[in-house]
Amino acid sequence: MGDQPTTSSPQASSTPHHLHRWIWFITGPTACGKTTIAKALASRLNFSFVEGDDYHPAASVEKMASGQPLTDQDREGWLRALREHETAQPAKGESRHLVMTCSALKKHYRDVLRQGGDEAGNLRVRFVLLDAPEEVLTERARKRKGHFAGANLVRSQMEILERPDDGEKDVLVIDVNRDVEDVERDTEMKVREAMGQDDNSFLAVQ
Ligand SMILES: Nc1ncnc2c1ncn2[C@@H]1O[C@H](COP(=O)(O)OP(=O)(O)O)[C@@H](O)[C@H]1O
Ligand SMILES: O=C(O)[C@H](O)[C@@H](O)[C@H](O)[C@H](O)COP(=O)(O)O
Repeated sequence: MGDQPTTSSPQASSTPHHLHRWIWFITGPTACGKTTIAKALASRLNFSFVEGDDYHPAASVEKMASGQPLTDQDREGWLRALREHETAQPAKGESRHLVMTCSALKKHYRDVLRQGGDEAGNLRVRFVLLDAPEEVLTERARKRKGHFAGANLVRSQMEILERPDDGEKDVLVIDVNRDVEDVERDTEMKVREAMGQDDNSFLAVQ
């Protein structure tokens, strides 16, 4: 990560460091812990937080609630809506740096999100993939209450999940098959390390 070149998201620009905006997408299949870890990370870093699930159209939510996987087409508008957050003005008093949840299961989807960074020039779009075996996710989804996504979505999401390839240096993979506190600590440490390698002034630019 850090200052190594990325094939799909170099985002090199002459923008002064203090104008950069960090966007961390917390990604992975349903029930891997995106919401839990993203909220904790945003709170620990004092960054803004956006729940990506809130931007699915109602038809997609109904589809998932009935156990049907979304298609590329279903996800197209949703990814565009999330990308708009990358360049939106932060609300008054909010950090302009952002932690956002998004399953981003395929490289192609991550590329859509990277494009926002490439176009804006001053964005540093990065990803965390929360990684756990399918049976762990199935169990977490089964136990979770009050969420539209059930355990019957896990299989299809694991099937289409594309782990980062060698060119995707902007994705941190974190093992989440351990206590939530460990995952929160490790994620914060690795994200800080990645930002520090890239721009050690980030903490001063809230
Ligand atoms: N490391 C963990 N260990 C045990 N349970 C976890 C862990 N991380 C998240 N959970 C639980 O698993 C469920 C799914 O987490 P959630 O954050 O909703 O995942 P996602 O947003 O990826 O669907 C929730 O009930 C959450 O409390
Ligand atoms: O791309 C998709 O098919 C969805 O984004 C999906 O991956 C996501 O998992 C659901 O929105 C369920 O929400 P949770 O991931 O929060 O369970």
